[in-house]
Amino acid sequence: MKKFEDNSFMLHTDLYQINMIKTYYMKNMHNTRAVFEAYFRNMPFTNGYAIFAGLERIIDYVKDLRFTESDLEYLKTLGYEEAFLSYLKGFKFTGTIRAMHEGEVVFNNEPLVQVDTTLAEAQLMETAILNIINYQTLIATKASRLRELVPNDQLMEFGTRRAHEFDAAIWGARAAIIGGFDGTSNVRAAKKFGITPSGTHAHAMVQAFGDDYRAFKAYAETHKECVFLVDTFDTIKSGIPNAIKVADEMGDKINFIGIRLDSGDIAYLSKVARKMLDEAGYPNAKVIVSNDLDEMTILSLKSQGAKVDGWGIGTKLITAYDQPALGAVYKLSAIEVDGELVDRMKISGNVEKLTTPGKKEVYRIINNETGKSEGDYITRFGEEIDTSKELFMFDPVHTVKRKYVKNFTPVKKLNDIFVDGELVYRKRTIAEIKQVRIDRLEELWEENRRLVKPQIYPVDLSLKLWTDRQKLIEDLSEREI
Ligand SMILES: Nc1ncnc2c1ncn2[C@@H]1O[C@H](COP(=O)(O)OP(=O)(O)OP(=O)(O)O)[C@@H](O)[C@H]1O
Ligand SMILES: O=P(O)(O)OC[C@H]1O[C@H](OP(=O)(O)OP(=O)(O)O)[C@H](O)[C@@H]1O
Ligand SMILES: O=C(O)c1cccnc1
Repeated sequence: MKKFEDNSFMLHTDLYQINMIKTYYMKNMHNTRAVFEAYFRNMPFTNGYAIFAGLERIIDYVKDLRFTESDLEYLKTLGYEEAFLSYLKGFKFTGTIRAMHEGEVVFNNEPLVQVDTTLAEAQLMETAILNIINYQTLIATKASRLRELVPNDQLMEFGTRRAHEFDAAIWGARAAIIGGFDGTSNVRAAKKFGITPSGTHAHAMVQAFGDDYRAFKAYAETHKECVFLVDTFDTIKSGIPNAIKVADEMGDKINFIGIRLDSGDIAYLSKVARKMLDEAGYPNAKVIVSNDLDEMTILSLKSQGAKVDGWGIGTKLITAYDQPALGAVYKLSAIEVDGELVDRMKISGNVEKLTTPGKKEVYRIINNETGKSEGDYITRFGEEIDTSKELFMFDPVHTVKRKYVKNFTPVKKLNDIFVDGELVYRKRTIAEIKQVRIDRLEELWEENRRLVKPQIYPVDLSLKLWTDRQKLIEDLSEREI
């Protein structure tokens, strides 16, 4: 079999997308305008909010949306015809993409990314867009849950060795930082994204030297910043005393940042370590812990009064262990028919899977008095919100749950990323993205942010959108009978 150069992401899509594009092309529908929206249906980890991540990679993907010679050559071997291949040769992104900022606080059933372009272009991109946001948003959300638990402690991402291969490690590290982590152990991710690399040392080094003292001393003689891993042999009898001994001997020659515990009863050992470090005159030395940590373990350790200053978290974060998929979908919401954009909706037996038709706008309704959000409010694209009147907000499923909001500011959440094929968005720095998360979370009530059984945040439809949706459901149901 011929080997092809892997030099683009164009074929990072499902075969059925290319097959549909071929049908659109051959039936002359490929240039029909279509609107697709990506959203997820259920809150990950039953959290009260999610943190959007993935836009940076979507931008890079869309900028390079061109089939290479090797892509086309390969497609030819699959049997695609010359005419179709020559159409693909000129393929590029020509439309509009609107999306949330990375770091934005987002909710289920609202568009996170909206693609308004030709049917063929929008169809091809589905797989890659979902591949990107499903993972990155999940990890950023998990990281944010961990950050909320320990607002003032050091949080380090240690997951690379357990991640689902290279890409997951790299983009997962970035998503963890977006979600509020301070650093990553992955040096390539740090280099690539300008984030802080951080780390200690492993048991292997202590084993290599044969005892704690010799290992710590050697490390201290070769590094300024020192965290000693104290649990290789006996944490209390050897690890901590030898860390202190080396710190005493080295004095100002090193910066004794602290110790790391990676096994045993973390609550107990951290308290003992704290006491020993304090008594030895190192009240600022930090106790860093790791070992299969997740939200529940940290919550438990906190409730046991564990004396921990820093947390290294790997497996459970980078693999989103307790919920490995966000389940975001990308659905056609409108298509051009006879020159007009017409609503499209997917009806299925499962009420949960009903889509909301039409090209939409997402607003966050900020109460001017409290500065807090009253909920998200999804309208039809171009629908005006009259701020001089009270806004009627109601739950689209349990419609009796309703309220009137006055003195509010509607804040648009979808930003222009590409317009008419051109990138118009300034990519944000990691620092800016981290700040987006902090600022947007401030607008939520504590009740929406708590880790366990948070209050459900309202994501409502405007009366117009809700009514149009009901009407379309009725029309489609009648048609099916
Ligand atoms: N006081 C504690 N309360 C709740 N969970 C704890 C406490 N101390 C440790 N843990 C957690 O319990 C688990 C212990 O796992 P495990 O038994 O595999 O570790 P270990 O035997 O201490 O060390 P190793 O990883 O070397 O086998 C880890 O997930 C750790 O985070
Ligand atoms: O536990 P995680 O959250 O995934 O954090 C990363 C783990 O990786 C390292 O251990 P290593 O891979 O050497 O194996 P170990 O857990 O058996 O010590 C480190 O000591 C942590 O325990
Ligand atoms: O720096 C560390 O301590 C580290 C890095 C990766 C995995 N476990 C620990």
